Amino acid sequence: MPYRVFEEFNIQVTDDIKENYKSVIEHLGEDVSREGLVKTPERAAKAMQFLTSGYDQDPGAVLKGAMFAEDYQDMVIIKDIELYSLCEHHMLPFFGKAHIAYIPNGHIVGLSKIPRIVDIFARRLQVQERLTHDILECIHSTLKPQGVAVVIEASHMCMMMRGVQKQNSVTTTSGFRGQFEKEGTRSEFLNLISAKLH
Ligand SMILES: Nc1nc2c(ncn2[C@@H]2O[C@H](COP(=O)(O)OP(=O)(O)OP(=O)(O)O)[C@@H](O)[C@H]2O)c(=O)[nH]1
Ligand SMILES: [Zn+2]
Repeated sequence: MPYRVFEEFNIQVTDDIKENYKSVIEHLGEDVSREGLVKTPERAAKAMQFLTSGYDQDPGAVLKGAMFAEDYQDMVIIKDIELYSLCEHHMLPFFGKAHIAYIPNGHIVGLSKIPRIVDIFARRLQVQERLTHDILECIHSTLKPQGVAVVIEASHMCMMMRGVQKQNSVTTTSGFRGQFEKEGTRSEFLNLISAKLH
């Protein structure tokens, strides 16, 4: 199945994760049987399964499911796609925006499929660099466009709430293939994602 609405949880997996969360909460010095916490291990188990639900979804199939033959040879940009992921080092959220462009090569793709694949790759344990490349390579290999560009700007909770505790730093990662490796095309894309047109 290329993607799904996350409604059904595997009972055995949920139960196993729940038992582990009970132990984590107890180790943190809390009483897992008090009213506010009694359902927390199960809620947390379900939340984590949702936040990592990208593993069993096929991003290539999502794109392939909505490719349409079209003779449009110019840049298509979808910018300000919000994303939420989990850093694989601390399992804390990082979040921000993705800006994605491609230049079609005989086929366009259904617009919603681009944010869908962002979510599929983001809902895994990630680093921002790999997330950027996963999206780039998926579009490059599936749609085979004349070029593809991905920019991600994100804030990492592991650098904000703990550790170095920097509240305002933003990490930018980018990847370019095909036509976007040329200075002119890349500049046009970067100018358009920086512009305030609305
Ligand atoms: N490159 C990269 N690093 C990340 C990302 N998310 C978290 N990190 C970093 O992963 C690193 C893990 O470093 P460690 O020294 O093993 O972990 P730590 O002792 O918790 O490090 P501090 O966060 O500096 O306290 C940290 O520097 C994090 O900032 C990411 O998406 N990309
Ligand atoms: Zn981290």
